[in-house]
Order: sequence, then C-alpha cells, then structure tokens
Amino acid sequence: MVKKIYIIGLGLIGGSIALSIKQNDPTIDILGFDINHDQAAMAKKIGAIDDVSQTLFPNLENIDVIFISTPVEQTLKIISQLNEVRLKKGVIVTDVGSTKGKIVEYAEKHLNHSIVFVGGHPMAGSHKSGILAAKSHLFENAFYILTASKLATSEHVHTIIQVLKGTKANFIEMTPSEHDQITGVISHFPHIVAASLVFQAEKYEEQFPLVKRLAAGGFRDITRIASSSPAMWRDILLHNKQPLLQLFEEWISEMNRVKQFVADEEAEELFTYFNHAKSYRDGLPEKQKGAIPAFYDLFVDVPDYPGVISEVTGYLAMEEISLTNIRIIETREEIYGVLRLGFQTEQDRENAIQCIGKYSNYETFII
Ligand SMILES: NC(=O)C1=CN([C@@H]2O[C@H](COP(=O)(O)OP(=O)(O)OC[C@H]3O[C@@H](n4cnc5c(N)ncnc54)[C@H](O)[C@@H]3O)[C@@H](O)[C@H]2O)C=CC1
Ligand SMILES: O=C(O)C(=O)Cc1ccc(O)cc1
Repeated sequence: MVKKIYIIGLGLIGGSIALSIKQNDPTIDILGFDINHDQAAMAKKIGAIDDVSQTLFPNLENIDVIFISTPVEQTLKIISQLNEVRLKKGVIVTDVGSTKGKIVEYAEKHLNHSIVFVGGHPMAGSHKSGILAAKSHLFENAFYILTASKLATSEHVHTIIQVLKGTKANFIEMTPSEHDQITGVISHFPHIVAASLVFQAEKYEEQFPLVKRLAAGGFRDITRIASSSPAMWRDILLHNKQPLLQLFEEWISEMNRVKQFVADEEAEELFTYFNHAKSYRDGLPEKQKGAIPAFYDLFVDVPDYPGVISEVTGYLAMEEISLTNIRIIETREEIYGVLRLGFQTEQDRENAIQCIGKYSNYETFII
C-alpha cells in the first residue's frame, strides 16, 4: 500500500501528477523538491504537495514511490545518484520523461537491485511550463505509457497505475524502443517541423513585414507547439536521436515527392495527396487526448466595445467553467468582433454554450 510519495520536479507535469494524486486520495502524503524553490513553495501553497524538501535527497527511508518529473537529461543525473541514497527496500522509482530508451537503459544499468524502475510518460501536456500551469485533470482521457525495466514485475506496474488512478488516464505498456519510435513520429518530429515553419516565416518577414500580422489562424495553430520550453525539447531531441534521424530522412524524401508534384503541376497527384491526408486525419480519434492535445474552441460573436471580454469571462466564472485560452480575432471590420475561447474538454465547451446563451444574446458557434 502506497502511503508516501516523493516528487522531484514540481513543474507542469510533476505539479499535475501531485494534484491528481491528492485529489483522488488526500491521505497519501506527498513530499516535493524542485531546484527552483519558488516552484516548490507554490506547489505547497496550491495544495499539490504536503511538504517541501530543501534538499534533493532528504531522509527518504519511508518513501514508497519516487516520481522524477524533470527534463530528461536531469532525470538521468538524478537516477545516477540514487544508489548513494538510503531508500526503502523495493522502492519504486518512476519518471514522466518524453523519451524512454535512454532513461530505462540507464536505470537498468546503474540502479542497484533494491530499487525498481518503471518508466512513465503521460501523453498530454501543453506548451506552457511551471507549477502555475498544472491541473489535476491534465491527463484525463490521455494515454499514459509505462515502460517497465527488467526488474519490474506486473505488480510494480500495477502499483504505479493505482497511485495514478486520479489522473483518469488510459494506461498502456510498451517497450522503450516502441515508445521512442511512436512518440518520435507523433510528437517529437512535429515539434521540429513547427519550429522550422516559424523560422521560415521569420525569414520572409525581412522582405514582407506584413508576414507577422497576417500569420494568424492556421499558421498559429500549426506552430503553437513551437512556443514550448526550448531546454526541454533540446534534451528530448538529443535523447531520441536515432528515430529522429530516420524521420528526417523520410520527411525530406516526402517533401521532395510533393515538391515534384508542384513542379510538374500534377493536379491529380496533389489532390490525392491532400485527400489521403484528410481522410487519415479525419479518422483520428477525437475524444481521446493525444500527445499534442486538441483544444475545444468556441467562437462568440460579440459587440466591439471595451469590457466585453470581462463580461463574457465573468459569465463563465459564475458557472465555474475554466478557460484554457482566449483571443480576439481582429480580422473583421464590421460592428461585431469574434472572441475565440479555448476549453480543455468538450463538456466545458458545451457548458459554455449554455452559459453564454443564458446570460446574453451573443451568438456562439463551433468551426
Ligand atoms: N510539457 C509537457 O507537455 C510534457 C512534458 N513531459 C516531460 O515531463 C518532464 C517535465 O516537463 P514539464 O513539467 O513540462 O517541465 P517544467 O519546466 O514545467 O517543470 C520541470 C521542473 O523541474 C525542475 N527541475 C529541473 N531540474 C531539476 C533538478 N535537477 N532537480 C529538481 N528539479 C529540477 C524545474 O525547476 C521545473 O520546475 C520532462 O521530462 C518532459 O519531457 C511529459 C509529458 C508532457
Ligand atoms: O503542447 C503540446 O501539444 C504538446 O506537445 C504537449 C506534450 C509535450 C511533450 C510530451 O511528451 C507530450 C505532450
């Protein structure tokens, strides 16, 4: 039975895990540490953890499970020191890193046999960092991948699943190599593409200063993840080198294929290209959160006067509906403006439609 947990790294993911564990079982005692003391203090203030440790390795002899939720290079450094620490025999150590191969291999090679390592990766998150972005429901409906090390039994894996029950995630087991290839294609490589599109636009801005002002809508959507933590993504790319090198090759040859269609004005091939992409994408599961989560957007036609944003957000606050994003779309010059509101879940968006309809006559629509 898990009673005491230690969380190292109290940012977006460590904080969200702490909140979900606490919400599900307040009797579990959570001790936390972060090299950034303000993050740790804030984690305690918002009730994510019970106590802050002032050092990385305080007395941990009564800790049942240790979560390492730091950037992946830091995770390796922390694992490398665990053998020197007095820990409970059979303690389970798990992590949340976006890569698994290097971490699990390192843990298997270096940890003594009284420490059981189970790799973990919640496949949801955000481009935001830090404890203030943490949410107890961040992983609801998302996949949470577990990659057991050689020493871990199904009982150890089950213990981690039990501890993380409050995340309401869908747990799935795979090998570290499967994990790294899959996340390479659906998460890591798309981050590289997003950043490269931003570079391309920035270069064009020298010649066409309007680029920045016109880069709204689709461009913002496809490049949102380029706003993620640079240090975190640097480490992820360095950890997942081989699968990513393979993906670069495949991507470049795919770009060359499409480039040729354009050069040769192959209308039919271009139609087939987009049509195939559309039908595959349209078939992706919608309700499940993926590594790159969907945000549920709602558009509201509002009159263009000062205070209208606080009016609408005030209605949502009255009904305790949380927003993840808010933006005014300024491309129209008529009397009405459009407010784009982002929600974490489809249910929140549905509640917002009802709420705005109840308090105002503003028209809401979904695209
Ligand atoms: N951001 C995301 O959407 C997701 C991130 N991940 C993984 O989760 C891990 C953490 O990412 P985030 O929570 O997003 O980052 P974050 O930047 O919000 O939090 C990381 C925290 O770790 C602390 N930290 C760094 N080095 C430390 C050390 N040596 N000892 C103690 N604390 C240390 C930082 O001060 C920071 O508070 C990364 O490995 C990342 O790959 C996994 C899923 C989603
Ligand atoms: O912001 C986004 O959409 C992300 O891509 C979140 C994310 C970041 C890292 C992960 O390992 C998993 C999910």
